[in-house]
Amino acid sequence: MNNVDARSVARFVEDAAHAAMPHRLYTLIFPMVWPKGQVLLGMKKRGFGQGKLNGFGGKVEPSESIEQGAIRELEEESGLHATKVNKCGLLLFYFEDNPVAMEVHVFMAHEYSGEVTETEEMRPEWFDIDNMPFSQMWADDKCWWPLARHGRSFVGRFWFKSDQVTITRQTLTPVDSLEFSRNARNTS
Ligand SMILES: COc1nc(N)nc2c1ncn2[C@H]1C[C@H](O)[C@@H](COP(=O)(O)OP(=O)(O)OP(=O)(O)O)O1
Repeated sequence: MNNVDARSVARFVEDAAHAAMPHRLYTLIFPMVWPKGQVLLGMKKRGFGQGKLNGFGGKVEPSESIEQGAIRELEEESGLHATKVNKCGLLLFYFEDNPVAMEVHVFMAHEYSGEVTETEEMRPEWFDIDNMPFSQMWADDKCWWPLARHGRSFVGRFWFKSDQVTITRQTLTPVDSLEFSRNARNTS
């Protein structure tokens, strides 16, 4: 699947949802500074992914769109209010000991207001987009970040062992567009 259209991306999600297991919706958003080439990551201080550097994000609430969820999570976790975001990725994560897959919608925030602030959940820090701290990030990040960094859109699936480190299988595909309609809701 290369340079696939929006309908193929929708099918990618629906196939996975039907064939595999229930999905829960999440967001993941990365504030960027151009032309300086920096990205804001946060050290997760508690909960899922504790001790890892990541973008900002979390579960999408039933009352909000995925984009609204991304903007809300960014503000809650970093103090920044995004005024312009672009969706760049759709990632499905499967963990061998979890019957519910994670469907993670990835965004870049190019314009925002507010002050970067440490919160109860995240300790934010700016990094060079070409010198990412992959050893402190989720193992999938080094696979798709080069696409995101160059402004490419992508869809991918990663199967993790229960150690949350070892990837046993993966797919990753650059796509032309991620604009597609979606009716799915969180399963819990
Ligand atoms: C498995 O690989 C992952 N890689 C990356 N880069 N990010 C991931 C991976 N798995 C999950 N994530 C992201 C998706 C979300 O942004 C967070 C997890 O959200 P969280 O559990 O923190 O959701 P909240 O709603 O904030 O949780 P609370 O119940 O603690 O409020 O990690």
